[in-house]
Amino acid sequence: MTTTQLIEQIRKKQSFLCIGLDPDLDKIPTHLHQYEDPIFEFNKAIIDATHHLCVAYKPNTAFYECYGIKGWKSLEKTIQYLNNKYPEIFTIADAKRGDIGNTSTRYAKAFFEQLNFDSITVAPYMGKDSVEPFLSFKNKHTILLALTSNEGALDFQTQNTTDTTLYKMVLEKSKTWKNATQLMYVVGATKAEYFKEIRNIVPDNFLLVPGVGAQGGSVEEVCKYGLNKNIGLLINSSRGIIYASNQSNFAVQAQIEAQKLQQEMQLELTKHSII
Ligand SMILES: O=c1ccn([C@@H]2O[C@H](COP(=O)(O)O)[C@@H](O)[C@H]2O)c(=O)[nH]1
Repeated sequence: MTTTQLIEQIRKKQSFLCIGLDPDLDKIPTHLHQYEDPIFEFNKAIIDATHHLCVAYKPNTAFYECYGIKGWKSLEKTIQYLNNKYPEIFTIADAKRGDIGNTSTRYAKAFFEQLNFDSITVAPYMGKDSVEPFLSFKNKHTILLALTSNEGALDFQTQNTTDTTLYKMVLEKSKTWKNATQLMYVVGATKAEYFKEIRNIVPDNFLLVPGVGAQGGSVEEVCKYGLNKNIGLLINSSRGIIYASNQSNFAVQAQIEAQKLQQEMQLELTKHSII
């Protein structure tokens, strides 16, 4: 999917919501365990109930890999379902990959060609030659970890190097890489006070913002400096939506939570005169 198509979807749905598909067999409603693939049934019900309220889904691969081959199969079925039934949806493999060049190319092939995701999260730590292989795939997007939402982000990412901080160095440097327009960045909603500085460095790139809902981040705070003329934000919530209920009405409850976030986003777009 191109960035222009993503922006069109955001404008049409008045939503820049990304829903995290992080299924946990211990948390999904018990009645789903009667199915051969409970994780896929869970995801399918959540997707069918929420697709009109969001523009992206983000399965975190850890929640599939932990179940071995069965889990990988559930991931494969989920992405196929999204691509076939809702091709207008932007898909994000939250896999946090990145390795020496030839290995990164294999990761990129796995997620962009084999599974046909639109984007993947990548750790910047190994530098330019570990990221550029992902950027060479047409109409695919690389979402670089910049300033993550967890407490440990303060261990390295906000530490001063000689005259800057590590996360700013990631932003500045990656801007110079080949096909950098295909870069997006992860910035945690729990780090709202950093968005002004971040937008000064990367005014145009999309930011994937996890951390609202279960981690306590605020849509309003993120939007204050995070929104740009092309919206430029995908705000993610996983547990806050998919585990709104563990009863048979879980999909309806998920829809209600997704709708609350969509309405907040619509309000922000109006407030910032973007739509
Ligand atoms: O900085 C980051 C990067 C990734 N994540 C991932 O996003 C979701 C958040 O889930 P919630 O349930 O909404 O807290 C999850 O997959 C994380 O691994 C992040 O939270 N922060």
